[in-house]
Amino acid sequence: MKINGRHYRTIWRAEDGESVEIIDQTRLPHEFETATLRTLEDAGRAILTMQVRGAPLIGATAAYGVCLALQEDASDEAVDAAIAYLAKQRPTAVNLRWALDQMRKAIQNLPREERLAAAYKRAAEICDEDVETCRLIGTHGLKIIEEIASRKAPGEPVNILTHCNAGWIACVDWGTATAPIYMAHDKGIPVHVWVDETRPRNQGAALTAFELGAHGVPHTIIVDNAGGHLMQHGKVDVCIVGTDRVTANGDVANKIGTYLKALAAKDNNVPFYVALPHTTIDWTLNDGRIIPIEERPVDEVLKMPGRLADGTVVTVEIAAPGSPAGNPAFDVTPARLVTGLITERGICEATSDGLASLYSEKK
Ligand SMILES: CSC[C@@H](O)[C@@H](O)C(=O)COP(=O)(O)O
Repeated sequence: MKINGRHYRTIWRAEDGESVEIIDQTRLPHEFETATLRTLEDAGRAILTMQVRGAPLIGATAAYGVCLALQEDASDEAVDAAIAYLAKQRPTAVNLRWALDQMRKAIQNLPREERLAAAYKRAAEICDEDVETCRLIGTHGLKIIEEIASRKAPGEPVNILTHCNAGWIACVDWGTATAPIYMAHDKGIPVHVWVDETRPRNQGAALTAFELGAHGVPHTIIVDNAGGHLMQHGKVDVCIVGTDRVTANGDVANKIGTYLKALAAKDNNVPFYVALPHTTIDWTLNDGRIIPIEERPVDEVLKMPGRLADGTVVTVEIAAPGSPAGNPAFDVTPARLVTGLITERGICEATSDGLASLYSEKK
């Protein structure tokens, strides 16, 4: 997608052919900066500190992290250690495990001297595949928006609520939940997005609003607790969110607070869709309650970064001094609250049969 007229992906191999460039998401929305990853540890730190975040992008970064590790040492032992190190950086997004499995398969039977080139090739393919997958999610999800638009008066916008950031900066390009929105907007369908701020890290206010704004999509940032009220008053036509892991029975792990939005949507007959690539499906689990939920540092709850009037970016304390805090980063929305899953192969019910209808090879 474009920033100031220039097309960017969120991650790419640097011109030196060795290091990897990312958009540093910890600097957004106040500064648009790229950062260079030169070592395995750089890649691990970028994932842990959320310089890169969002399930597909975590996977893509881990893939390049394996390449960076191979530059140092292409032995079996080093590959195993690098994969184990990267896998533990964030536990909920299953795309991380998927990408590392792909990298292992791409190099494990090769002689050491061929591994680095094969790894860079597979990492680049993972990125390209993610772009195409998200584009296809967009084409399928677009039909939902078009159908709602067809029931509206001319010029009246389709109001979409989203949570967290499942946009292009959470993927390699396009995004999952945002891809149908960008396509609808580009087609001239009036859309308006309610952007949940998404405490504690404010991915909605900082990232989703940033990228929608950069693309000219009308949007409004709301506090996390406003969604239910807006739904009660008929101001939300559809919810579309992303996900970090969908179990084989259709349960959905996503950013903390997603579950409450799904409950409010159910109570108000607002359709609640989840957009995802196949890399987010965990075929090994049949119950969302056993998905590992990341606990993040409590400082994310107790402090907040922001920009002062003079442009300086600072972090301030916002809580009663000395009070303890908790920070579960994800929750699980049971499949029964999900209207449908929007995938690169089409839209299906959030059930085992629904997923099997699209991915029969996984049966
Ligand atoms: C297309 S990304 C989907 C999810 O990864 C996204 O909704 C989300 O919850 C991201 O969480 P984050 O903790 O910011 O990595």
